[in-house]
Amino acid sequence: MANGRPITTSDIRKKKEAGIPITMMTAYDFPSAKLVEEAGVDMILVGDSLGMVVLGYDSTIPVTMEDMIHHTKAVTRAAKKAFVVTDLPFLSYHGTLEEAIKNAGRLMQEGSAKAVKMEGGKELAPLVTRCVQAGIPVVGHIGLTPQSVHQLGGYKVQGRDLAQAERLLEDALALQEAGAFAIVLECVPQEVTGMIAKKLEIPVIGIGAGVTCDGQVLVFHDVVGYASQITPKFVKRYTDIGSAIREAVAGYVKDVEERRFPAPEHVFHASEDTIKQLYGEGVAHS
Ligand SMILES: Nc1nc(=O)c2c([nH]1)NC[C@@H]1CN(c3ccc(C(=O)N[C@@H](CCC(=O)O)C(=O)O)cc3)CN21
Ligand SMILES: CC(C)C(=O)C(=O)O
Ligand SMILES: [Mg+2]
Repeated sequence: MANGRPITTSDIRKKKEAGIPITMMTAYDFPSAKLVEEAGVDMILVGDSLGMVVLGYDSTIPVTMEDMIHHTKAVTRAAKKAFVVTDLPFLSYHGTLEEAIKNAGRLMQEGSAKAVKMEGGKELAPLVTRCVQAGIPVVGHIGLTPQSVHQLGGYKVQGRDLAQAERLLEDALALQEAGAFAIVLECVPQEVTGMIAKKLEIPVIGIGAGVTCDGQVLVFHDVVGYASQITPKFVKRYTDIGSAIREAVAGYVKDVEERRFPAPEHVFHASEDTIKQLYGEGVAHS
């Protein structure tokens, strides 16, 4: 990995060539982006999963461009080295090409993202090409595409049969041909992932797609156990920060109720003179 300097698309491509796994994780705010970067991830994804994870919606469909820009700004203020990718939200890239390019550009100009991610296959090829022509690096996203949850009938594994697997490969190749520099492959059988990653020159970053790809991405809140509403089967939780937070806050509540907080070291004092004037000579104060 690049030491000190910011990670670039060519660093990411080189990792695939060298057979070194690419690490990606979501972050949606300043402190988590700082921690995720300090932990050494190559890429931070400001995912539209933020709608479910930090805004409490039950899908990613309500997420707006304004939401994505707001959170991307917070993340890019913290991330000095990790390569920040932001999701284009639902319907922000399905009108005219001009409208889609404008939205992708806003994530970069206003949010300072270094690339955009979009859900879909070969039908996006013209848009990917236009973005790349305009200097906007693009990450594709195929397999389980959560913005289509109501069309897919739930958050289900994709590409189980041969026809579906071949369709995924066609989509991946079309995105690569159009100029995408990487692809996220979500919730796909590992054997299908391996076939696609082998046929593509660009990195394939998997989530619920097994080990046979060039990198992995997970949702930060799932990894640290921070009150995530849903925990897909493919998640590995490394700590239970939710319990640590609940215990800490319960300790505060108890301390306040039992008058143990604030303690003397948390208290400011007025000067003796001011105290005399406030309370009068000889009047006890506390
Ligand atoms: N917290 C969180 N983590 C995520 O990874 C995530 C989100 N939210 N929100 C947006 C999408 C939705 N995702 C999901 C959600 C659920 C499953 C899930 O439960 N899948 C079933 C598989 C069902 C089948 O066999 O087809 C599972 O058991 O894992 C998968 C991906 C991934 N994304
Ligand atoms: C789960 C990843 C790939 C994503 O798209 C998101 O976090 O929105
Ligand atoms: Mg997303």
